Order: sequence, then C-alpha cells, then structure tokens
Amino acid sequence: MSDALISLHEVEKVFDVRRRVGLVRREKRQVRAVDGISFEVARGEMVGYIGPNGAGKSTTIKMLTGILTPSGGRLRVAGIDPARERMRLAHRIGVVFGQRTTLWWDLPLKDSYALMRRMYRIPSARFAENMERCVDRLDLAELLDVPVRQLSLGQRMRGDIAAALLHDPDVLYLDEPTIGLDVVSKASVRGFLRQLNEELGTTVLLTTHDLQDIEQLCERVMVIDHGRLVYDGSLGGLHTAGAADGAAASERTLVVDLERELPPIEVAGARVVKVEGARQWLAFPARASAAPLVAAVAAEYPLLDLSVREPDIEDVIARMYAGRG
Ligand SMILES: Nc1ncnc2c1ncn2[C@@H]1O[C@H](COP(=O)(O)OP(=O)(O)OP(=O)(O)O)[C@@H](O)[C@H]1O
Repeated sequence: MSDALISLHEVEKVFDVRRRVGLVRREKRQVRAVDGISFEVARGEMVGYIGPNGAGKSTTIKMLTGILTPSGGRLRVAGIDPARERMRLAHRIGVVFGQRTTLWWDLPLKDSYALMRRMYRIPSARFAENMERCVDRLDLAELLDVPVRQLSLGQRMRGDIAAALLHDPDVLYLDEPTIGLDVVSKASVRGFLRQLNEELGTTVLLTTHDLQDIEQLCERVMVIDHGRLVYDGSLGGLHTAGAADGAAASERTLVVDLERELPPIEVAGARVVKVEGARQWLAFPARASAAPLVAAVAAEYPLLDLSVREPDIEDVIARMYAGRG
C-alpha cells in the first residue's frame, strides 16, 4: 500500500451549467473543471499547485476538503474519502483561504480560537501548546484582544494561519496565502510555513499566483491547465518541461558590459534583446552552454564585464501556458 497522505486517481469534476441563449432559450452545457487528475503527496511534502485562472485549482482543493464531491475517480486524504466523511476529515486538515477569513469578524482573535477549541474538541494541554507556538512564531501576542475586523490584511492572515493549525492537522491547504500582503508580511508568512513544515512535518499543498511563494517554499510543483495535470516535478525541471511541451524554448540571458556604446552585438547562437548605453542583453537557449558564446563575444568585442541570468520562473510558466494555447 502506498504511504501517500493525499492520493488522487483519475479524479474528475464536471459542472452542469445553464446558459441563456436568446430571450428564453437556455442551453445546458458541461464544464469539465477537473478532467482526470492523478497524483500523490507523501507525508511531510510541501507542494505548489499552480495554473492559470479557471484551470481547476480551487475545484481540486474543494474536493480534497470534502466541500465538493468528485464526478469520477478516487480520492483519499489521510485514508479518508473526503466527500463521505467530511467531519472526520476536518480533524485532520487545516484550510486557509487568502481571500476570506474563517475567523469571527466581530470577535477578538482569542475568542475565535476558543470557539475553535470547542468545535474541534482540542484537549487543553495541546491547545495551550499550539497557541503558544503560533502566538510566538506568528507574532500574535498584541493582537489577541483585537476584533478581527480591525486587523490589517497581513495580521488577519497570520491569525487565520494560526486558526488552521490549533487542532494539529496533518495536511494544510493554503489557497493564495500571500495575496495582497506587503513584502514584509509575505516574508513572515513564508518563514512561518517553512518552519512549520521542517519542525512538525506538516504536509502542505499551496495554491498561489505568486511564484515567489513556490520558489521559496516548494521543491515540487504541479501545474494544472484546463483541468489536467500538465507538469509534476521539481521547480528546476519546469524549464525543460516548458520547452519540451511545444512552448517556445526557455532562454537564458547573457548581460554584457562593453567599454563603450556599440551597435548590437552580432554573434552566432544568441540575439540582442535589449541595449542600454554600453550594456547589452543577449538571449540564448537555456539548455545551450554559455561558454562558447562568452568566448565568441570576448574575441570580437571590448568587454568590461559579463554575467549570465537564468530565466525567470514567471517567464517559463507563461511560456508553458501560452504553448498549450
Ligand atoms: N460551481 C461551479 N459551477 C459551474 N462551473 C464552475 C463552478 N466552479 C468552478 N467552475 C468552473 O470550473 C473551472 C475551474 O474553476 P476553478 O475555480 O477550479 O479554477 P481555478 O484554477 O481555481 O481558477 P482561479 O485561479 O481563477 O481561482 C472554471 O471554468 C470555472 O468557471
């Protein structure tokens, strides 16, 4: 038997939607939001789940929490079928939605936590221990008496993350946990999640449009598009996958500082994409070695300095989506 904490086999979700065509006529149409997805997540993994708008990410997360029932396939979280045993599953998972709060708007933060303690029947000692850790690591001490509606977005997010962890879930689903946060708050949320995963081994599935979340937190990333998994592997491997997938090959950039302003450099295997004074940017295929290119430029042009820039993960993913049409 596999020791996966989350497993999906050929999971589908089809929505029936009615659309008005003309004045009275309505047309029935089916939307395949998730179209046969299979993957496993082992205990302790921290995995990014990304894709363009409408790709099927939220639908997948909703099936994993039991909010939606799959139309087909098999899905298990901690050995539980979420749709059948949603309440039992609730004790094993924590969910954070960046766009809305699970806290009580008018209550001070600590009252929300007290309610959660009763809802989840968390034993006192465990509750006290978890509260202490969250308050300390998420810097909540000053906020406990403040009603949620008076918290800033970053403070509320920290409050929400704590709320999702008080019952010691095995799995934490995070849907856009850094959306709308400033740089400092983002860094603090990311730092906390990394620590949580390292120290407690909490399994994390992270959905985000901020690829820095993924770069800083996840070794593994899954890409979903049109309801299908189009990539599952390391972040680094995405570069090659983007190219192999029919998308334009991803490129690296050679940044060249010349002794003086010159016309665009002409060299085989690269093309100038930008010129600013004596600095020129040359794009070349990500998989090609930079050495012959550097040698060719150095032989022909008066060089002061040069450096190689790796492709941005944003670029790679944008190419991947574009290549799939
Ligand atoms: N309750 C629903 N009824 C009908 N169609 C739905 C429903 N929920 C989602 N869909 C459709 O299913 C598809 C996938 O939506 P989903 O919300 O899972 O995408 P997403 O990847 O989370 O997108 P986003 O990044 O915009 O949040 C979309 O075409 C969406 O319109």
